[in-house]
Amino acid sequence: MEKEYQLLRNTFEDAGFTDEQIAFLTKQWYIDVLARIRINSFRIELALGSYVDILLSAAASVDAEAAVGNAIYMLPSFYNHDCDPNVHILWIESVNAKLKALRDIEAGEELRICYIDASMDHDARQAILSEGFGFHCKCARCISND
Ligand SMILES: C[S@@+](CC[C@H](N)C(=O)[O-])C[C@H]1O[C@@H](n2cnc3c(N)ncnc32)[C@H](O)[C@@H]1O
Repeated sequence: MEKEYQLLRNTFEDAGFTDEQIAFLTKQWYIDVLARIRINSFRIELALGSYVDILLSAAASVDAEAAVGNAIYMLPSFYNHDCDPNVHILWIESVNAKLKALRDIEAGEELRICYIDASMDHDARQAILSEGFGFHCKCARCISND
């Protein structure tokens, strides 16, 4: 982290920015940006199978080796988490994020995705969401202690 921060700072300095112009570029600012990227980014894993197969199945099967990178998407990065989500984000053949409904969704119902492996028990899910994402999950499934 130290090395990358210094590299970024040097790049600004080499480009002729003054100390005053890069006063915002503190180590704390850099750590905050990295944390925001980490919490809001998606690991892109290309789904296997034909487009039709994937749309028909409840969730796409994903090839762990097919991870092609991480990205932040303007809209999906705003989706809240649910341990019993009504939509699932998947990638078919490209890095364009697609949203798949996992059940019928009422007009006006909030779309919620699952940030973690939902098959874990209540305490394990809460621990991961708290340590990895910094919040206590208040979804209906957690409230019912499932
Ligand atoms: C990627 S943001 C989602 C959008 C966010 N709600 C907003 O208004 O910008 C993730 C944050 O939303 C909140 N959040 C998402 N799902 C939640 C849940 N199931 N229970 C409690 N807080 C949740 C947490 O504060 C979490 O850090």
